[in-house]
Amino acid sequence: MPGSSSSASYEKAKEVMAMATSVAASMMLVRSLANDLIPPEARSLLSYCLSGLQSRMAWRHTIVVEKTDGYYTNNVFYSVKTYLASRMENDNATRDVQRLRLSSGGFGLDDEDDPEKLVLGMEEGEEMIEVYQGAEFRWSLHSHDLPGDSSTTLGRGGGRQYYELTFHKKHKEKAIKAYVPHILATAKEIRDKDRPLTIYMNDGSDWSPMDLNHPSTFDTLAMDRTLKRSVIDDLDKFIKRKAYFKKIGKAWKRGYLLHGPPGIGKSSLIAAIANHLRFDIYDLELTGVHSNSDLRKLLIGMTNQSVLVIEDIDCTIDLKQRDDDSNTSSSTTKDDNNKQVTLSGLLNIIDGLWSTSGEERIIVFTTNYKDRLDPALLRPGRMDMHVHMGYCTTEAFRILVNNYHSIDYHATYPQIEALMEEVEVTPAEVAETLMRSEEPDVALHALIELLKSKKELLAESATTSTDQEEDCDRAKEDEEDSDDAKDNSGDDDNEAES
Ligand SMILES: Nc1ncnc2c1ncn2[C@@H]1O[C@H](COP(=O)(O)OP(=O)(O)OP(=O)(O)O)[C@@H](O)[C@H]1O
Repeated sequence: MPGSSSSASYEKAKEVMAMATSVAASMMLVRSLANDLIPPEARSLLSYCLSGLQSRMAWRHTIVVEKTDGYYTNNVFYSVKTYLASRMENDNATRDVQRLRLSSGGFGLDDEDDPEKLVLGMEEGEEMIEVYQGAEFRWSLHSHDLPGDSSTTLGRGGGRQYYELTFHKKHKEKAIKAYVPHILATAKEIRDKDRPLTIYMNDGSDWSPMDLNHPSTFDTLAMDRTLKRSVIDDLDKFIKRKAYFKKIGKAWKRGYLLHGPPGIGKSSLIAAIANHLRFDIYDLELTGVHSNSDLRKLLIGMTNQSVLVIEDIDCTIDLKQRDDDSNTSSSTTKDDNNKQVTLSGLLNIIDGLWSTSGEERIIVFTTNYKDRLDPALLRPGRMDMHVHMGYCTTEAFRILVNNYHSIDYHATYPQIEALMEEVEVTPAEVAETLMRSEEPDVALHALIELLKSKKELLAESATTSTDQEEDCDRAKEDEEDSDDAKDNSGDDDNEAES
């Protein structure tokens, strides 16, 4: 009814007017009370503080990082989350933060990445301060509710989450050009460290990927301590020298030649290198590559930050083809492409196109027989480091026992170490024997038996070879006697002839 609705509006307006009048009256009362009760000095201090706060706020700049960007996930939000979580674990940054969140999940875009992993996070309303390059940056987490928004489920408690990064206006350039890139790079580094590595194997001219779950690390690798240190130092130095390689005009790659008998841990060292650098492995089986052009395609298809492995290089490629190749160097490109893969083809691609098309590449060749390799492979500058891995030393043996039985010493050590001085045993043989029992005592006695049997075999073969040498000497003597006899009879003949 129109009459009743206009009277209701009139009543409402009256109510609002009454409320406004009472608020104005209260404010006048508060002001006159403040004037009466607060001394003038305190009043001016208060007003100074309020104006200071106001001007300080004016100097503040804020960057907002929302969890979603329209309908899309905002990756930057997750990078910030990863970065702040790492700061909370490592730094004093959380000293003044009273409430933290603890949740499961990895650092990826999906919170459920790894349910085993515990991640610290910020609680809404808390503030974390970080000083970067002398500038203070304040982080806080908020959420705002957007009723009816389909993305509300993404936020905690039904809101859209966002981080606020606040800093002094004068640090704006530093924030955008240095601090934010630093956060993104650190978050990427953390994620890379967390992600499973991949091993690629060649299938025709393509790579097939598989998760690399090789547990070998430099800690578990049984190897001479000094040699191990020099390999680690060399890798670490290589990784830090991007600018250096650019300056000297060389491709940012490094070559290692691992040589030594089978079972001494060449594959374990490769896995340790990949785990140390967090690089993927490309395991190139050359017998499966049918032409130099397929090889080129495979090598160009590799990603940066990877290790190219060519095992048993002496067996998988016909090294002599290098000479044949140089003889037919005038052949056309078509001929080249159709030809079987050759060592020169491999070296040309590695030194040429492949070098310039990627960065942070490690190449590892392995061989059981270094002396069989083409000098082209051994030439300085091609394989930067030659790593000779020998039979198991007492030092390597102790590392293996520690790996498999978590002990540093056992009463059998003197006997085992004395035997190891006399016979050659590979780390693979030692590892296999140590795994036979979970009881260190049983496993170590099994190792003594293995070493003793090797010693007996050695003695037997020494006796056999002495016998053979004696037989050989005797046969030689007999031969010489019969030659002498023949010569004498010849003289007789010659004499007869003459
Ligand atoms: N130096 C080592 N440190 C730790 N474990 C080792 C070592 N050498 C061998 N092993 C153990 O022996 C197994 C075989 O070793 P690995 O495959 O690394 O030897 P390899 O030298 O690459 O042999 P091959 O030349 O036959 O490929 C490994 O899985 C590992 O368990």
